[in-house]
Amino acid sequence: KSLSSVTIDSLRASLEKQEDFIVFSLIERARYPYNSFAYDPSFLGNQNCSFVELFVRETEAMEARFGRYQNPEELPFFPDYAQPPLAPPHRFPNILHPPGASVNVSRRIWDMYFNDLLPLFTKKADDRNYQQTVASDLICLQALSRRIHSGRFVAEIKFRDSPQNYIPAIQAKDSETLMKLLTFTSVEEAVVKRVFKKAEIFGQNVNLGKNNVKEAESKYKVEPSVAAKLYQEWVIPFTKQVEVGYLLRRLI
Ligand SMILES: O=C(O)C(=O)C[C@]1(C(=O)O)C=C[C@@H](O)C=C1
Repeated sequence: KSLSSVTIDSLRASLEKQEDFIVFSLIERARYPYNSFAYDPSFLGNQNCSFVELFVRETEAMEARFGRYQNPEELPFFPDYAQPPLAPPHRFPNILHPPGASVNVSRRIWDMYFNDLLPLFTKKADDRNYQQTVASDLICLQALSRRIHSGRFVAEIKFRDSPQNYIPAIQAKDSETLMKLLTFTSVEEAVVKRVFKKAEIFGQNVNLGKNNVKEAESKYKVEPSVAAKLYQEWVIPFTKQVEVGYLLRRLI
């Protein structure tokens, strides 16, 4: 990928593809109940760290050794535990302005996912299947983080397409004006509608004839309204926050 091949349209196409993966990741996580012990910091005894946190920390440390975070699209949730890579990095295109590349809302994504989102689409129960539970949590978290931090690339391209529009607000550190400049309401509405439809289509329970119908089963594996709410209330607003944060660092 050369620099000039990245456009606002190619970035929007990439965000659209990521929706599929995010919806499928939620569907996968919804196979397990909430499983609250996986999130209880006292569950592992004196580790003072939840099962999920330890799993994410150790998985990230291992993946860091294999170069996952050499890719500017990937950010770890626990950078302090990252290990130096074993092999020289693949040459990823240098698109981001370095001070902006460090904009990071991982902590907010983590809190939103566990406190707000997970209770909306999992059954309040416990099946003790904690490994598969936290492994599918990590897939959701990584997919959300990649999507939301894509805001850095979107902001860079918006800036390059019309620096004259952004420079005065950046110099004035005027986040509100930056937020207005980078907002496209009709695009956001289309994203939310599309995600709702994807959850409807990808997550529909399929029944073959009368004998197969389970009365108690809902129609969808993840309620389409939950997928839409995820985007409307968190994914898009966090992406925009990343865009503003990036732009504020664009002239450093
Ligand atoms: O497509 C863009 O222009 C983006 O910045 C991405 C995005 C989104 O998160 O989907 C965010 C802000 C815009 O208002 C529209 C959509």
